[in-house]
Amino acid sequence: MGEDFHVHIVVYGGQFDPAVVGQMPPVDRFAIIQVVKTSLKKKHLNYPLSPEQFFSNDDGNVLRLSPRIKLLRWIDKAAIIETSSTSKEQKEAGTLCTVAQVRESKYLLKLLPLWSSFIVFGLVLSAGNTFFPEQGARMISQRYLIFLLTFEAIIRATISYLSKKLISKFVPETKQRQAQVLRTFIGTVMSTVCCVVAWRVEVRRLEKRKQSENMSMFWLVPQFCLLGLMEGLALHGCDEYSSSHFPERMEEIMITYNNLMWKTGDTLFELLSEALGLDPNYLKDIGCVEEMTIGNSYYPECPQPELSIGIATHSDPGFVTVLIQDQIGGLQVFHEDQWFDIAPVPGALVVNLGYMMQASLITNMFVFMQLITNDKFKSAYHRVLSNKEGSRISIGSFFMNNSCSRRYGPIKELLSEVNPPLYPEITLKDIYNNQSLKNNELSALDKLKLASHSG
Ligand SMILES: O=C(O)CCC(=O)C(=O)O
Ligand SMILES: [Fe+2]
Repeated sequence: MGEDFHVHIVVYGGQFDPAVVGQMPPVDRFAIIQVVKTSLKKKHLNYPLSPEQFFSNDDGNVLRLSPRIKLLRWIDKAAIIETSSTSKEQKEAGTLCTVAQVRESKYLLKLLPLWSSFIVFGLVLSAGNTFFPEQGARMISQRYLIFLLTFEAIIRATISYLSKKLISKFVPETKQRQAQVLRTFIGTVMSTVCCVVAWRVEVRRLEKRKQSENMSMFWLVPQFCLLGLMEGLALHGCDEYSSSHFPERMEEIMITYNNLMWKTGDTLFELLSEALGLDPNYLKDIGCVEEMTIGNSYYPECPQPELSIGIATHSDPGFVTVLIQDQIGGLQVFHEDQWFDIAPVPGALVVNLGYMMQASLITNMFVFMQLITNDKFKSAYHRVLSNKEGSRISIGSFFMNNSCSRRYGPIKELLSEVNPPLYPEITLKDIYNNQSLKNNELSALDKLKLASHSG
């Protein structure tokens, strides 16, 4: 096992069995009410130090109450087992929720602000397509309505094109997602303004009608302008957001896949610990399996692959990446000055040891596998080539630890007189301040090596 890991990447045969989906407990969508009620009742409790004080913690000693949002932390208290009675009694009395229920509820609550703004946006959008033209048809010079609709379509297309272009041209790549979210947000705010303007115009139209007067259709220009603006800014973002958060049929499979990846991570880190001659729980205990992010990559078919790249040479953030890829191929690993294809094997997962960092929207996250194993495990440089055979999809599960102040250095048990530490102890913050690591330079880890070993 140890030997395999020196070859940078191993193929780990773990079948993803769709039948498992059927065995998963169904997600209780109404648990959120119970969870909020219970956590309000338990607001006075102190936050426990040990994961065992949480009910039905699905993974023993590792507590998974993500998403970790400070504002929602009080909700975690719904799963605290009180000492006054048994957990069974508390469950029956409806004063105890499971960790899984709390986690689900937090994910839903996190979406609420966006959902509510999408509802306003959706309503204004449908009113804009149905009610606004109806309004125009009841006003003077309604024959010009077609021009107003064309005007709105031009604004929508122009704003959509310009805002996308401006973001891709002037916003640094690492901030582009944030800029897209901001653009969508401004669009949803516009929809509220549009709603107010349309309401005022309609009130005025009805008042005039009472006095048997009619209004000119040109009163509708502001609301059509706003409609075009809000659609141009937010339609794309809302679509993208919805497709990544809402599809029901994908919900179950994603949860199952997520759970399978946690289990794979547990097994993997046990095996890696054993391969290092350590206690099977060693790597788990130092926080290697505390956080996992799933990232999907889509590589469109490219007519001239030799002129483009899929993903440039890099090494992954975090400790380990578990990757599932389709049958198209294109992933390559750098080993002994050569690029090797990692050919897709049906039903197999690719396990990649990480050590670098990557900019992400929320934070920069990275901890070193190579560093903590004192070079026993080498992280792998890899890239993905474009291809003209067809589009390719891969799903990566990145195991990492986001704690900024936690110190990581070579594992003491691996050190001896003949195997002295090659790296200093560092924190995430130190890594963040190191420019070459930030740039993901090929020799970046060498620069960290202690003076006696460099050069
Ligand atoms: O798509 C792949 O096969 C690899 C993706 C990858 O390297 C990454 O997301 O870090
Ligand atoms: Fe990667």
